[in-house]
Amino acid sequence: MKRLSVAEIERELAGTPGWELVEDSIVRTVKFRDFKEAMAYVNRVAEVAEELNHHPDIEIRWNVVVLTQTTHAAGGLTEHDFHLARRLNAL
Ligand SMILES: C[C@H](O)[C@H](O)[C@H]1CNC2=NC(N)=NC(=O)C2=N1
Repeated sequence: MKRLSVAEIERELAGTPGWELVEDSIVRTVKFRDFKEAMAYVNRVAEVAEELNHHPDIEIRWNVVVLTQTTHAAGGLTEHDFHLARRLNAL
């Protein structure tokens, strides 16, 4: 899949609340009560990522989870990233 243009990224971002553009990725930070809840969320993220065969970079800092999404194969953002982000927003 081809990389999105800047205009396309702006349009996709507008329809994907909670995510911000950071260089060639979109990033979402989610905070939980504790580590156990953060890990439960990460496992649900993993299920969706496997289903779509598209995988975020996941950083876990005790009760904070940072998801960084880009398409490694394309070297930047594609439709796949925003599709995954919106599925994750529905969790
Ligand atoms: C073969 C398989 O489609 C690739 O390895 C997938 C798996 N998940 C992926 N996830 C992400 N974020 N980028 C990729 O390029 C990617 N490639």
